[in-house]
Amino acid sequence: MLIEAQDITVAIGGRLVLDGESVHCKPGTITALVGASGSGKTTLLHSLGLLLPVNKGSIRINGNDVTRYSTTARRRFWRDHAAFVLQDYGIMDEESVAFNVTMQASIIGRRVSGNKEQLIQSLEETGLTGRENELAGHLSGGEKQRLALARAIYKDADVLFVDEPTASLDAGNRRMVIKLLTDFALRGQTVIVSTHDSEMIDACNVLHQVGSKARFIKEDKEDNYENNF
Ligand SMILES: Nc1ncnc2c1ncn2[C@@H]1O[C@H](COP(=O)(O)OP(=O)(O)OP(=O)(O)O)[C@@H](O)[C@H]1O
Repeated sequence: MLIEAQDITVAIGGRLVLDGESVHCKPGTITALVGASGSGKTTLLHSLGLLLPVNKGSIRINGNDVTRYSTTARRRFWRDHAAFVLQDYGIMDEESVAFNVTMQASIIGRRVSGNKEQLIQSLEETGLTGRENELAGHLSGGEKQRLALARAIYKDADVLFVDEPTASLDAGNRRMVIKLLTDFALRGQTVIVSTHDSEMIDACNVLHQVGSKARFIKEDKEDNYENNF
């Protein structure tokens, strides 16, 4: 799924937070939104995910202008195509790990509720096998992050929006999360992350510098970036 923002401007509480951002996020790639703290990475991520309205400019999904989508149409996009791993992870602490993985898909009724095979696979990929009956509230921060990703794997969404996926994770968890996101992209899914972690940035295909109109396309996994702005 191709997600494109063209020259978008977002003002919050009368303050200009994004000023003319343009970014193209392609299927099979990880796009990193990078920049200093407060530059607007999270705001841009939310705008691309249709969680936040833009004041000017346009957002296109597979070429269709969705900037003025109705609430119903946005809900349909979230339900049918998107997965979000945002900063609080959206985990229900009083429910089990398994419930948390399957709840979104079950509630929306997109997948057959209780798809055991997919649950087993998503737990395996995130290193949570055997933990399915534990209360999610008992998981550590890194484990909750992985649980949120397990939910995204279970949902098998076309596009994944992830806010600071590796922030405050230890080296082992960070590596696992980066691998999971790389696997999403390898499966042809569109992955968009906001990050300031150099290891995460290394694994991304496109870097978008929020606030500077700069965009870098990584030609390979070495240090060479083609400056493309
Ligand atoms: N709901 C809001 N109300 C008021 N100001 C907001 C709101 N959301 C974002 N902002 C402001 O917009 C600016 C950009 O915030 P944003 O969270 O997008 O930055 P960021 O680059 O993700 O920062 P960080 O790296 O610190 O997470 C900040 O100055 C922030 O205070």
